[in-house]
Amino acid sequence: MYFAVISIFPEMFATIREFGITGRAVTQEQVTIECINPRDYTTDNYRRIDERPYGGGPGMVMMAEPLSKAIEDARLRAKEYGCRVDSEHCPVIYMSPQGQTLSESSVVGMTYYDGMILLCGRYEGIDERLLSQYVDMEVSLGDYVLTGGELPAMVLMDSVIRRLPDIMGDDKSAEQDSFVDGLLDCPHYTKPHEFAGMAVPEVLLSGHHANIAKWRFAQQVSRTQTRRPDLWQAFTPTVEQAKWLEALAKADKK
Ligand SMILES: CC(C)(C)c1cccc(C(=O)NCC2(NC(=O)c3cccc4nocc34)CCCCC2)c1
Repeated sequence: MYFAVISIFPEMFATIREFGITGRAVTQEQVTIECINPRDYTTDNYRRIDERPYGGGPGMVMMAEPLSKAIEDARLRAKEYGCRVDSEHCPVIYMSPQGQTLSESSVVGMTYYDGMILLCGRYEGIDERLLSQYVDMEVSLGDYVLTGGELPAMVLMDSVIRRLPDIMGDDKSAEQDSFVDGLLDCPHYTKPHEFAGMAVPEVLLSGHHANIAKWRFAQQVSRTQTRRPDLWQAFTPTVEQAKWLEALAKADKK
C-alpha cells in the first residue's frame, strides 16, 4: 500500500518508517511511505508556505499554492507506484478536527485502498480553497486540541498498516483477535512468576487452554462492562462468544 504524507515536518515520520511492525512493513516493501514537504514547491526566496489570515486574527494560515503542487506531485508518485489515482482508490485525506472520527471500522475500510495521500495541517489551518478543491475526506482522531496533524496521520497509518494482509504474520491470530472483537483486552502476565509479592492467576499456569481462553474472555467482558459500557452496548458476540456469555451468566447465578 502507498502512503504519501504532505507535511512541513517530514522527519517526524521516521517514527513509523523506522520502528516496529510499520518499520518492518516498509523494509519488506509491503508498504511505501513517502513524505512530501510543501516547502519544496514554493517559488519565493523565503520558501513561504504560510501567510497572515485575511480578516485578521492570530497566527498564520497554510497557503493553497504549495500544497496544491505537493498533492499533484503525490498523485503522480502514487500513479507510478501503481495506484488508481481517484478518490475511491487513493483519496486525499485531510487530518482535521472537523473530520469524521477515526474508528476501527473506518480503518478496515481503508485497507482496501490502493493508497492514500495524507495532508497534515499546522498553524491555524489550511486555506479553505485548497481543502474544497483537493480534499476527498476529512478524518479526526478525536476531540482535543493539537499543534499539528502529523501525529494523527501516523496513528491512522499505524492502524491501517497493521490490518493489511501478511503484516502481522504468525502473531496475527493472537493480537488480531483480542484487539478487534470490540472488547477491551484481558490482563497479561509474563515472567517472573512473582513480582512485588504478587503471583500470576493460577488458571494461566494450568496449561488448560479451554479454561484459559474462557478466563481471558470473562476478563475482557467484565472489564468492558465496567470501564467502557459504550463498547459493551455496541458489542456483537460471535456464535462461540454467545455460548460463553451464556455459560458466564449461568456461573454468575450460582
Ligand atoms: C477538536 C476540537 C478540540 C474541538 C478542536 C477545535 C478546533 C481546533 C482544534 C485543533 O486542534 N486545531 C489545530 C489543528 N488540529 C488538528 O489537526 C487535529 C486536532 C484534533 C484531532 C485531529 N485529528 O486530525 C487532526 C487533528 C492542528 C494545527 C492545524 C489546524 C488543526 C481542535
